[in-house]
Amino acid sequence: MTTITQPFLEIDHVDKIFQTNRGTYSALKNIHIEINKGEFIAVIGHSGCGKSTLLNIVAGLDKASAGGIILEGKEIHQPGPNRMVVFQNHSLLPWLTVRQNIALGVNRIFRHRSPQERRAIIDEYLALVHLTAAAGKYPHQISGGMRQRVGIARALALQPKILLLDEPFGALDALTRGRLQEQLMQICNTHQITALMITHDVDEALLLADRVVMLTNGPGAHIGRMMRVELPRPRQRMEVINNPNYYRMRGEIIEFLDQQKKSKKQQELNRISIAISRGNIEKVNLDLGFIPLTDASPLIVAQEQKLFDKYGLEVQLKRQSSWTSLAENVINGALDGAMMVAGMPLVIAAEHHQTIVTAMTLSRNGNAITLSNQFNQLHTSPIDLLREYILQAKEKPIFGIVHPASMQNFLLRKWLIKIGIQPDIDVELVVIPPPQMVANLIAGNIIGFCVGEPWNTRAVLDNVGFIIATDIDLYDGHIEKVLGVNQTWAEQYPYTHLALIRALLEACAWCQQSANREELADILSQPHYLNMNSTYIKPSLCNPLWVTKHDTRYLRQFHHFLVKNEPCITEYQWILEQLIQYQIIDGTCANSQELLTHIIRDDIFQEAIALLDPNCLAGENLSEKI
Ligand SMILES: Nc1ncnc2c1ncn2[C@@H]1O[C@H](COP(=O)(O)OP(=O)(O)OP(=O)(O)O)[C@@H](O)[C@H]1O
Repeated sequence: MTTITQPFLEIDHVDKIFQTNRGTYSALKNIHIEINKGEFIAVIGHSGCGKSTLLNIVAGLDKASAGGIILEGKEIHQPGPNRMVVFQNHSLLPWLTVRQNIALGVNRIFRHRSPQERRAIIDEYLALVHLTAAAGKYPHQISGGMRQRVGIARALALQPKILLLDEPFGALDALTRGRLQEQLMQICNTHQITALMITHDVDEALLLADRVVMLTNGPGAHIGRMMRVELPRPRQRMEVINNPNYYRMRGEIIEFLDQQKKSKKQQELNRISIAISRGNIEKVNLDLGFIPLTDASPLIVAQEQKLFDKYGLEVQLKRQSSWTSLAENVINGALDGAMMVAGMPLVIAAEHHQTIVTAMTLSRNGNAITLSNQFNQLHTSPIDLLREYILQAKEKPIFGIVHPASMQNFLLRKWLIKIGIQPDIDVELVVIPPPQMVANLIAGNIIGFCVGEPWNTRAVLDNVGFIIATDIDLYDGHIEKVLGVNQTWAEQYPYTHLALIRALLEACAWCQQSANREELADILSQPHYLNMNSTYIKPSLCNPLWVTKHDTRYLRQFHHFLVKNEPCITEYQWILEQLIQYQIIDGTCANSQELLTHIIRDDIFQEAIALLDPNCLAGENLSEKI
């Protein structure tokens, strides 16, 4: 006679398909695991692969779309005390003590037993998890680790056939987690408990499990590998770590997870290219604003190198006459987005109560302070001449800045203070659009300015001004231009936004390479962009050589395009401080910190980067540069 041995618990070719707003989503495909009595199974896989879905189906909290769960030969369809779940968030009832929380299930399941017997069960499991002394306390009076132990005791007290653990220690600190893992291992060994545990933690899986089930990423997650943990029991953490098999097994699991990560990234790439090819980009035709400046390069290069096209966008670049009109056009929706001085979104929020989102930095540095040639005399310090002029002037002399929220405003103020001149008291700072700076210097309306390139070089080569300081001297690496779009636009067109960022990042990579700089200057010089001879544009892009009567300096990398493009909250905090300090925005009324979290969307940048093929940033080290 042959005896048919059947597994204690069988997860029998389970499929799970969810109905979603967009149709159906296949979460699990053909999951088949046979579990023996007393066996401990760990399920590991990346976030969202379907681990909790599987556990819920075994618990009877959810139904399989195909296949089923068979416990001791009987198919199960609903939750029951023979399968208890311990969740990551213990889910204790806050108004009950530790004892009462455990008693709740015990009194219900063992209602046929006497109160003394039920009390004995509760005492036994309280002791098992070392919580006898805390029995009278409420959940808020005990630590996270203790609460998790109550959760385990509450589940075990019902003497289930299977213990289901959904990342039970995920929320705990490493020390507590380690202690609880050991306690759980001891309890399971002593009481021969059959357990199915979900975890993200490779070491936890190897310490506790007899077998590790590795799930592939969804959709249609299936068992990618199943590994028997060849480590003797009872296990001690140190012995486990020192076992020669340990690192081999650990390496295998990590390799599997890495492979899954790579294929997930590839899936994402495929998803976006499918979205593009299907025309799923919500808005294809975009009008983007720029100011004729060298740091408009990423926008102009994305256009000229057909990078917008590559990401499914049809862009028209719209030259703007001033920063003010550019801001107005983004606010009123005439532009889909624009390059902006970094502080502009903060000022727009304060003045117009509109949220402009920035998910990407376009450039760093690229500014200089230029003085009128009247201060460029041999044998006399230009700063002494400037000071003397300002002291003797009947009317306050004027310096040009491009926007109150611009870095040029902050840098000029700091430089003036450093040389003993009080902005607003000794000199006036007036907003002038960048292309009009040199004309105003020639006309004598201003004695100097702080502006982006090529307008400083233009003043030098036209022999009307000289550069007294660059922002490499004043604040090397500062944030300069950012991509700004309306918040409602970003919410309405998320794929378009991601495509735009990716195209611009590729353009930044192109602009960053020194080999492309001469060509870049030629591109920028065209009539519909900067409309000037490239001799004015080249010096600051290609090893600029600044010559004044006083010194000759050789500067490299005056413009940065592919460096830290991810927006960073601390940089904006600094800008915010400047805006408040110079009373450009009212620091008392604006809920400024909260504002920052709405404006700075590094999460969107991360999403764009996650989908970006690193090869697109040819010749640049992505992780170092960004
Ligand atoms: N009720 C539902 N309706 C539609 N889709 C769902 C539903 N529940 C889960 N999903 C999807 O099924 C997939 C698996 O989800 P599940 O929560 O099981 O993953 P997980 O591996 O446990 O993730 P994590 O480790 O982050 O907890 C996910 O893509 C999820 O979005």
